[in-house]
Amino acid sequence: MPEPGSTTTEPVIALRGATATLGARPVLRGIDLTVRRGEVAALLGANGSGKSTAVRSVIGQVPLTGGSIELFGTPLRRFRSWARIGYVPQRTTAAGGVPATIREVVSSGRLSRTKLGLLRKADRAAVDRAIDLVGLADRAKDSVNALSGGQHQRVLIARALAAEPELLIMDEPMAGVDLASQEILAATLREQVAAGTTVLLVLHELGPLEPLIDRAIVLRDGCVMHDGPPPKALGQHALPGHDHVHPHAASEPVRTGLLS
Ligand SMILES: Nc1ncnc2c1ncn2[C@@H]1O[C@H](COP(=O)(O)OP(=O)(O)OP(=O)(O)O)[C@@H](O)[C@H]1O
Repeated sequence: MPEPGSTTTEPVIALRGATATLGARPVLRGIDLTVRRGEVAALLGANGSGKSTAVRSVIGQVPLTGGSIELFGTPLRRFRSWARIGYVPQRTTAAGGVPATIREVVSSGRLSRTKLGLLRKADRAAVDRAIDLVGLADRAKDSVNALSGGQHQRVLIARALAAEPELLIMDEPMAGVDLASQEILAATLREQVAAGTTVLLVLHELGPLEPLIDRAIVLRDGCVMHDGPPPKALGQHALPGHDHVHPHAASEPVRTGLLS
């Protein structure tokens, strides 16, 4: 949550000239990207344009070969406050073959906030709140092995929310999620954004999240080709198969997200 008196311009994520290579392939080729406190930024682009690699570099899973990353003003190599960040990876399941309940999986997301892994009353309340936010309160004791793909995704998002992160990074949170679940996730995100959470999302299309998004950053071949307000048409052009955007007309209203 924003500190009292903090400005909305404080960079939470700052990538400068970021380059990364996977195998022999240059995947990020000089990315500049700043996400400021309270912003909701969507990372768009065709398959293979480098979106997942960019967010994985932000959380330290992919090392940079050049350039720099700062999180909350601290160089990534010195950053230790991982409880401030909630990360929802791309297309994994919450189950992993392990018998666990929804509450147990979501509780694991709270451990970073605890001492010695002991969940106190406030921690249990945060876990319950996260489960409630994604609309699974009545299923909390159910095994995650019995959930649909969309429900898994909701559990993973609740797991990220349980730590009450200031920055939420989600890699295609709507992938494989039906429309009803998408609406629930959009409502969940709306609450987080209203509470001041900064959000970086990888998306293929804006869909139900469109009204929440302040900025769209479009990648192509590991480079930023658009960084600005998401024009309406971008929703279509972010669909698989579209790897280009049209410059938006000057007459288009600037979308400011939640408050517009
Ligand atoms: N482990 C790896 N080794 C080598 N190349 C990889 C590896 N992982 C990804 N790549 C390549 O890096 C490029 C960028 O991949 P990335 O997953 O970041 O793209 P993306 O924009 O997230 O794509 P998608 O929309 O399909 O999820 C792709 O060409 C991909 O084939």
